[in-house]
Amino acid sequence: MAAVVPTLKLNSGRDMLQLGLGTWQSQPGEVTKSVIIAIEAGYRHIDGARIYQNEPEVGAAIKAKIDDGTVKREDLFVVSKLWDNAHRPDCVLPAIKKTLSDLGLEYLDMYLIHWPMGLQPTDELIPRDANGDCIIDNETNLIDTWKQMEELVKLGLTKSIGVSNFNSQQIQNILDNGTIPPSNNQIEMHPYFIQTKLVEFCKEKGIVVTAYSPFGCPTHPSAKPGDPKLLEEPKLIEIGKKYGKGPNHVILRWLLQKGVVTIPKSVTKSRIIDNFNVFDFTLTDEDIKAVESLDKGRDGRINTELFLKKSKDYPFDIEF
Ligand SMILES: NC(=O)C1=CN([C@@H]2O[C@H](COP(=O)(O)OP(=O)(O)OC[C@H]3O[C@@H](n4cnc5c(N)ncnc54)[C@H](OP(=O)(O)O)[C@@H]3O)[C@@H](O)[C@H]2O)C=CC1
Ligand SMILES: O=C1CO[C@H](CO)[C@@H](O)[C@@H]1O
Repeated sequence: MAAVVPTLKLNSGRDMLQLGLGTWQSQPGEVTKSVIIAIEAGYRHIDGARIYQNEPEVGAAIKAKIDDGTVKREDLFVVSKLWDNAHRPDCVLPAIKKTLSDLGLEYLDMYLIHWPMGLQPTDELIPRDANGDCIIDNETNLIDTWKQMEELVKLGLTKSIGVSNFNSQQIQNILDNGTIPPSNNQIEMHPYFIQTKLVEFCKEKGIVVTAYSPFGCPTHPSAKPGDPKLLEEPKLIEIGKKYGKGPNHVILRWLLQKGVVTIPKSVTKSRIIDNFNVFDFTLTDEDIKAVESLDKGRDGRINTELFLKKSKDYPFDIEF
C-alpha cells in the first residue's frame, strides 16, 4: 500500500499534500507516462504550469487514472500557474480556461501567479522584440491581477489561489489590498538556498510555502559543467547512509520536517518511485543543522529569471 502523504492546512480551509510531482522540463512525449507512474506510486499532487507547455499530456495521464478507477478527481491536488503574459485583468479568466481545457479538468486545486513580472500580452508566451529581448509589460499591477484571481475562486474554477516567486513586500501588498489572502507561495528552496527569512515570513502570515527545485534543478538552462551538484553532496550522502537512504531522501525529508510542501520532478520510473520513499524515517535536529550548513545564502539561487530583471516587479533585489 502507498504511504499516506501528510498535508498542510491552507488558509482557504483546504488541505495541501506535502509531496507532489514537478513537471517542468518533462517533455510532452514522456510526461503522460511519468504522471501515470506517479499516481500508481501514490502521488496525488501534480505541479504544472501553462509555460511548461505540456498540460494536455499531463491531463491525459489524469484522465487515464480517473477512467481506470485508480483515483477520483477529488483525491488529486492539481496546481497550475498564470503565466507572465496574462497579468492584465482581461487575460486572467481566458488563461485559466485554457489551462483547464488543456488539462481536461473542471477546476484546479491551486492556481498561482507564476512570477510577479508581467510580459506583454501576445499569443507568444515569451514575446520578444527585434533584438531578441523579452517585451516586459510594466503597465500591469499585481493587485489588479490578484483581484481577477479572486474572481476565479468565486467562479469555482480553482479551489485556492496563491503566488510564486513573490518577495515579502509583494505578499504584504496583496494581504493589505486583496480580499482573499494568498494560500501558497511557491519558491525556490533547497539546501544551497534555504530561504529561512521568507519561509518564516510566509508562516507568520499563514501562507503555506512550496519548495521548488528541491534537488537544485541540475538541468537548469544556466547550469555549467563543474557546478556543485546537490545530489552528490558528501554531507547529504553521509546523513542518508545512517538511515539506509539516499541524498534525495534526505533533502525531501528535510523539507517535509521544515513544514513546507515540495515537488521533485522526475520522468524516470525508478526515481519517481524512489522519491516517494520518505515517510519511514526522521532526521534528527543535528541532521537538519548539517543539511542547512550547505546554505549559500543568496548565491544559492538558481532560478534568477534575470531576463526579466528590468521589470518594475522583479522580486529578487531585496533581502527576502
Ligand atoms: N514556480 C516556479 O517558478 C518554478 C517551479 N518549479 C516546479 O518545481 C518542480 C521541481 O523543480 P525542478 O526545477 O524541475 O528540479 P528538481 O530540483 O526537482 O530536479 C529535477 C531533476 O532531478 C533529477 N532527479 C529527480 N529525482 C532524482 C533522483 N532520485 N536521483 C537523481 N536525480 C533525480 C531529474 O531527472 P529525471 O527527470 O531525468 O529523472 C531532473 O533532472 C518543477 O518541475 C516545477 O514543477 C521549478 C522551477 C521554477
Ligand atoms: O517554473 C519555471 C521553470 O523555469 C522557467 C524558465 O526559467 C521559469 O520561467 C519558471 O519559473
